Amino acid sequence: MNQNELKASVGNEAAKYVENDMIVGLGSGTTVSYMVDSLGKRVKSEGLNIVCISTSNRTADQARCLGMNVTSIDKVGHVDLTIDGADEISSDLNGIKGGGAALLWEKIVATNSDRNMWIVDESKIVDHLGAFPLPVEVIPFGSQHVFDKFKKMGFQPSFRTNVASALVKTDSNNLIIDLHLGKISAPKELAELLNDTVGVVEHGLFLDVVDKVIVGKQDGIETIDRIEKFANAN
Ligand SMILES: O=C[C@H](O)[C@H](O)[C@H](O)COP(=O)(O)O
Repeated sequence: MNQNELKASVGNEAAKYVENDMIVGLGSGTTVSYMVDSLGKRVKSEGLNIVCISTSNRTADQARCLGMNVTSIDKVGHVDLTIDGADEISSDLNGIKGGGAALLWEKIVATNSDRNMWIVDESKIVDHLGAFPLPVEVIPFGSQHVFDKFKKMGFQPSFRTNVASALVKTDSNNLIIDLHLGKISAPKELAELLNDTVGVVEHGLFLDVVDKVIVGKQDGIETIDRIEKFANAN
């Protein structure tokens, strides 16, 4: 199977976890788009009754085109289950997200969700986080100073640009600075440092967030649970 087929396989698998009357968080990215397609089919064919909360304008547009009911995170009290992608997942189930610049809304939806599921192809599973550049969402005002601080700290920052070399703007009209770290040996400390940096809105380290990971592999689908969280829920 090629990478897109692996993404489609986990997208289809994840859509099966959605039940009638759920409030469902829809992640962002190419893997999630397969899940949204699959869920859209269930809504049509089974009359599945769900309310969706989107983590990006792009996913919201896709879901609405498929006839799904998408509303604002502020109109619901909680989210039952959020299904999202990831850029890297380490063996302790921490992740880097934001390769598609959706990390801020993704983290807001994730932290208001009862359960979080990530769907990835096997290339995203790593021993240590950091080979994938860590996205940091920053307010445009003063962003050069944040960039300079990151540079002094040896984080090898780069402002994210699009194919036309224009600065990428997030759905909240902020900018993305990618940190080229190579290996993140102390993710919690780094997360704290970034959280404490004025001008940083959010970063792509998602620590202790995910409850279930579905991995698409050449030899089939693997499901990894964060045991302690599921044990608590029982
Ligand atoms: O900002 C984007 C999100 O964090 C995505 O979920 C992540 O980048 C994975 O995307 P993809 O499934 O396209 O690799």
